[in-house]
Amino acid sequence: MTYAYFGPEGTFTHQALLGTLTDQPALPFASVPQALNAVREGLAEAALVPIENSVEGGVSATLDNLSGDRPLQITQEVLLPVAFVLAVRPGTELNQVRRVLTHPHAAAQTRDWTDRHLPQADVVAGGSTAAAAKEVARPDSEFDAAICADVAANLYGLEALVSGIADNPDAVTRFVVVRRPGPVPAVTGADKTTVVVYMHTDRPGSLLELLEQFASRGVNLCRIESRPTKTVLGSYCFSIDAEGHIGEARMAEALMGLKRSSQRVDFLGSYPRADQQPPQVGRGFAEEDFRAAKEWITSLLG
Ligand SMILES: O=C(O)C(=O)Cc1ccccc1
Repeated sequence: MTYAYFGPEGTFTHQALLGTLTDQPALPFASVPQALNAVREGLAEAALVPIENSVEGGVSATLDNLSGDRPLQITQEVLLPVAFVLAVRPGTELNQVRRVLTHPHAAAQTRDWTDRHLPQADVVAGGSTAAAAKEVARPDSEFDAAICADVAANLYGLEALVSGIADNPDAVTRFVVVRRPGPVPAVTGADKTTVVVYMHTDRPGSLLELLEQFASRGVNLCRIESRPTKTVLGSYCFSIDAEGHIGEARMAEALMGLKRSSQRVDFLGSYPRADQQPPQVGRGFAEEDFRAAKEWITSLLG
């Protein structure tokens, strides 16, 4: 299996890939859309990209690119605890750091630390944390430091001047494996389903109606965020992760309800949860309950 990933070498995405999915060479891409397009165009069978982290929330570049007219399918998720270092060219001291380069999510997750310890510095958002390290390693770089993984600092010949600079030491990033649409992975009993829902906007209560589709089938949501549809100002869709698998009756019925009540639903996949945590299935929502209810209707019809 050839993987594309959000690179270059040394990104957190690369670490997540090597740690859990493959030890074979993989194809780095400088942006999330490029990694996803590599799968669409058949350069790679799968891509690994960040989708969410516990501090900053959703990764817009991923959420926005996954829905739309060139669909891809999520088949797996990977969780990675992230730790940041301030990486400099050897010999640079903290009081010499004026310009810092990093990925926007890394900047957001170290903001308290940089405000406190580098009040004189500008933190500039760039491509990825590893691309930032690579840039800082150039002797004539206009940047003095990168915020990246210690792996990236070592890889590009930088010195980790300060380690453990995350504002929240327990931060975790979630990555997804994305493939061209195909068979949905089997039900494991501890799965997640991701959809993007475009509601009818011409009536009050459409968001409530969306939520009711899940609530009335006992399906718990683990992420919901609105994203602009990029058509006109004020037009939004909802990107949703829900607990369960499209192969389970409660989820299938919730998705059918969404399909009936909304303008459009993009199914982005059902896949095993990385934490293997099974959902709490309330009374009346188990597979057996749906089967028994269906049999009852069939028997009434005679
Ligand atoms: O830039 C990287 O290294 C990435 O893989 C994206 C990212 C950035 C910050 C935290 C987790 C992932």
